[in-house]
Amino acid sequence: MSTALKDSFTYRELLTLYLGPQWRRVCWLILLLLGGIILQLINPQILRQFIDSAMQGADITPLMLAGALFMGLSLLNQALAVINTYVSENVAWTATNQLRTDLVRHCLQLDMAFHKARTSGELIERIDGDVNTLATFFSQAIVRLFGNGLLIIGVLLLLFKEQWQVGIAISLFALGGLLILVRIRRVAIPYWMKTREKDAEFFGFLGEQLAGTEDLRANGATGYVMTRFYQILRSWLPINIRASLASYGTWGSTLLLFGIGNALALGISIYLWSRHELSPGGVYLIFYYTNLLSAPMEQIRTQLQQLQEAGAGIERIRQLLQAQPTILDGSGPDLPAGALELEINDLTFGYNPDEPVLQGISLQLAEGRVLGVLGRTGSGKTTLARLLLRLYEPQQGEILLGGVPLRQTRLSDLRQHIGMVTQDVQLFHATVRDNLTYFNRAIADKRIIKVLSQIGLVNWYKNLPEGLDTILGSDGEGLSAGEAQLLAFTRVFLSDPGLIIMDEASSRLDPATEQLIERAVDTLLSNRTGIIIAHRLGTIQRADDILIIENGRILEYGPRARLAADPQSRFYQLLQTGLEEVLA
Ligand SMILES: Nc1ncnc2c1ncn2[C@@H]1O[C@H](COP(=O)(O)OP(=O)(O)OP(=O)(O)O)[C@@H](O)[C@H]1O
Repeated sequence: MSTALKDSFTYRELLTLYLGPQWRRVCWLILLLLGGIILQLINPQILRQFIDSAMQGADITPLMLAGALFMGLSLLNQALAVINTYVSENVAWTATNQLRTDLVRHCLQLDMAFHKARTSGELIERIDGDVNTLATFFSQAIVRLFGNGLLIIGVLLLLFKEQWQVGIAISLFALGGLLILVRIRRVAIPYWMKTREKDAEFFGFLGEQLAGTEDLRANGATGYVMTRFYQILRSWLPINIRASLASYGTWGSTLLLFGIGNALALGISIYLWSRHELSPGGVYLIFYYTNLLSAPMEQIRTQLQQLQEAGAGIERIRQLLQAQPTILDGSGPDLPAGALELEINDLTFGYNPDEPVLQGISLQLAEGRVLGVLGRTGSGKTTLARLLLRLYEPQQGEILLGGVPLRQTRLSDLRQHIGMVTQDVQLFHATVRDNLTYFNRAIADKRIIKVLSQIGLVNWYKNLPEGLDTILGSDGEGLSAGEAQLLAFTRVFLSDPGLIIMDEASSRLDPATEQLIERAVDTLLSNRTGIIIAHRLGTIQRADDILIIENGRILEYGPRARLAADPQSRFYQLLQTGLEEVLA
């Protein structure tokens, strides 16, 4: 099910979508529940017979049999409860895992602007925390709410059958008790809502800090972060204490209520017994049934709470689904294979439309040519690369790749045809193979090893303790900056794109690694169109054309050889002064 949970789904649609495929298990769940209810109702009748027969001096054999039957049914009831738990957990996890998958897929399709506006912790809380509250909704709340209602009705009917006065009294108690329980519960809700908000804030903070541990430590900011951490913990504590106290209050008043119920049942039973209208077995039965009511009444209250929590979770999931990607698949033709021609016409873009970051950019890059992009930091070079990948949509102008306007491309097709190496290589805590293929199992090991040797990583590969199965540390731990760059090249090479964008790392590398990288870049660019956002002279030498951006506008654009030979050009001056010094 790749599924399409709409942004305005109803509870019923949610249940049909996620429980529908498991209808067999749900039927089992209902059967197990009904079985459990019947056993709970029958068992006290056996004990009542036992008590009354014993009081009347019955034979030992039928008494033994009744006792054995009672114990057998009790054990069966427990066994049913265990199976019930197994089935309901299965139903819940299957349903919620599917929902998690759908939400992750949805989030991955959303625009970069959406992700930039949220911390990863916040999204984790949405995708996992809220979905967890739905687990009980799927597995228990509805089925058990129904089951508990049925159990209460069954108990009351049997009490009526036993003694109608008792039936009326306990029915009134059950009704009043439920109303009181639901009211008491409402007191605790606002406190629990606050704790969940704080949870989200805390996890958002923690996720961000953990991701930035290296920078935080390097800059000696750990102390400040800890202060902020204490502040959050300090505000978390009283909210949690209040929520727990409110829950405790609810629990205490519930106990009191059931105490009153028991006293009522005992009082009536003793009165009827003293008038010889009830046998001792009958007294036991009434007492037992009244006691039996407390569990479903209490559970109904909890289940209503779970339903409400699920309601809040569903609402937040609905909000998440309402965020729709604005960058959508086009219906245009597939991009041609091989090196791609690039054309940009009068491009204007700003993250905030009122503040353009790029303005009036036009250029043409024939297939197989390499464009070197230069500009000071913040001039808009990376933004240009993001627009080529359609991570953002320009406000004005048009980009054509292989003759196809970007708006008409399918996103997956476009991103298969463009390879990007960023300054900051993202490596995962996974095997070397998965890191290089992005978990694509269709790529054969032989090919990976061949590309590694083409890129110049063959010695590095040979030293891996478990070859391609070696697990990399999170965030490329244990790798040098140069090795991480070369791994990123390998990734791009494996996907065999027609256009390569390289946002060159500005950090300096040792001469040996630099030489390796230079050679790898040559391999990567042969028979491909390339855009290199360059910070080093060595890299810029292989560009056919040069584009210099200043404050989002083209300052200079033309063939490298011509610009390098023109003393009036900015590129010429840059070469004289030294690229690194000017652009650093
Ligand atoms: N996600 C974003 N949201 C809002 N503004 C952004 C975003 N990313 C970049 N900017 C702004 O856009 C401008 C251009 O940034 P960009 O990253 O394209 O510059 P750059 O030339 O690539 O810089 P560098 O050489 O440092 O990578 C900068 O003023 C930057 O602050």
